[in-house]
Amino acid sequence: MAKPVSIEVWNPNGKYRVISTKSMPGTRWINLLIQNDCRLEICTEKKTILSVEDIIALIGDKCDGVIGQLTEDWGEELFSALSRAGGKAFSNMAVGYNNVNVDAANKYGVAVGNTPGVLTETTAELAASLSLAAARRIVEADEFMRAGLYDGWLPHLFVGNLLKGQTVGVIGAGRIGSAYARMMVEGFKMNLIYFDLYQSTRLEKFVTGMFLPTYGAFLKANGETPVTWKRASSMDEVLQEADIISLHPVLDKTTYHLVNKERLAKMKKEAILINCSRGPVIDEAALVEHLKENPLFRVGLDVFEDEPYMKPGLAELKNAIVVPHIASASKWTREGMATLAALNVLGKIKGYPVWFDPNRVEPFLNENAQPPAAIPSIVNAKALGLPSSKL
Ligand SMILES: NC(=O)c1ccc[n+]([C@@H]2O[C@H](COP(=O)([O-])OP(=O)(O)OC[C@H]3O[C@@H](n4cnc5c(N)ncnc54)[C@H](O)[C@@H]3O)[C@@H](O)[C@H]2O)c1
Ligand SMILES: O=C(O)[C@H](O)CO
Repeated sequence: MAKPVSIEVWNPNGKYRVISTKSMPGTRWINLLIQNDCRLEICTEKKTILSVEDIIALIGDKCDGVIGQLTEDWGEELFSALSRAGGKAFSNMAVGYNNVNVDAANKYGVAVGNTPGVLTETTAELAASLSLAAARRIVEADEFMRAGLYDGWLPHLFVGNLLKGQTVGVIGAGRIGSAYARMMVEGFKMNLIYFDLYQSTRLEKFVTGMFLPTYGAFLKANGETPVTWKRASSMDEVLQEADIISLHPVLDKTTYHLVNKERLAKMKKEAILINCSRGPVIDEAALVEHLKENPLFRVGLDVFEDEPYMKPGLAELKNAIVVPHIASASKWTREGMATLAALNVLGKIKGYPVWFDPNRVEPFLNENAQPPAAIPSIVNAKALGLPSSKL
């Protein structure tokens, strides 16, 4: 018998029972659910990561939909429990869904939602922050100040890397990778090289059409060197040429340990590596060894291979900056993620069609208007044969 799990209940007489495994920022998501006849139960357990058993206890005998978190293991057991309870809707409060076994969801006919777009700029800004912090050794310098070690300006004190004129490499130039690339090119006049399995028209449109010709002319007129860009034909080309490399692919079989010992060895000795995607994209044990052997190589990590843990040795290294998976943590974004996750579940319960473009979810985020009668983003819509909304 599973232990009962503590909950907070909203709109107890609502027709549809919806569970949120965590409290989420903002109140719009709560209001949208209760205004649409949902009884909302929010798990208030103190522990951060719920087990499969905890979530089965939350689902109970009747449950129409669940909003879950990327820390949870959504596989066969949970989807069969949800299906037994009559539920056909699940949404991660995240764009990444590597914690979800989509085949198992398909088997039980459960729609799987995610939250694209609303976190693109916020996540790219954190990658840019880590890039600057690593290049200019901000965390080390902060620790030095607080330790009372500063006794006057010195020519060699915390000398780092200048970004202007260097090359930024982006691996995985989707929504977030492209936004980060734009920030680094536009903001710091860096040259760009990117690698993705597909041509990133989103990024190329920006650099070729809207930005670089006029910006290049402007720089030239001011006696500066115009920035350049290219799509690499292999990931190794990026590793060899770039001074800063930021990882933004999805985590799947093709990207597990994408950056390993051999690939680290291909990077410049003074390169900077940023990871705001998923921890297992880097072989973290190999990274620790590389950082030890190459003190001028620096990393900025938001995600870790065995979250919430770090591989032994990482925490002691001065050339590593580590933050606890906060890349999407701006108020606007987290409230928007909660809204999209709730609307994914609500829309499926209501039988709405799936929104025509998961890259354009703004209409769902307008607080002054009713959201469209559509489901913002369902990753297995095709497999389940769900109808799509037209504009
Ligand atoms: N740290 C955080 O808090 C945080 C926040 C948001 C997203 N993320 C992670 O970032 C990922 C990307 O999000 P997005 O919205 O930009 O997704 P996206 O789908 O727009 O972009 C992912 C890109 O990765 C590319 N890709 C896939 N396999 C590849 C490979 N083997 N080599 C090179 N490129 C490859 C895809 O073609 C795509 O362009 C998410 O899946 C999530 O895991 C993390
Ligand atoms: O995939 C995601 O959305 C993040 O990791 C959480 O913001």
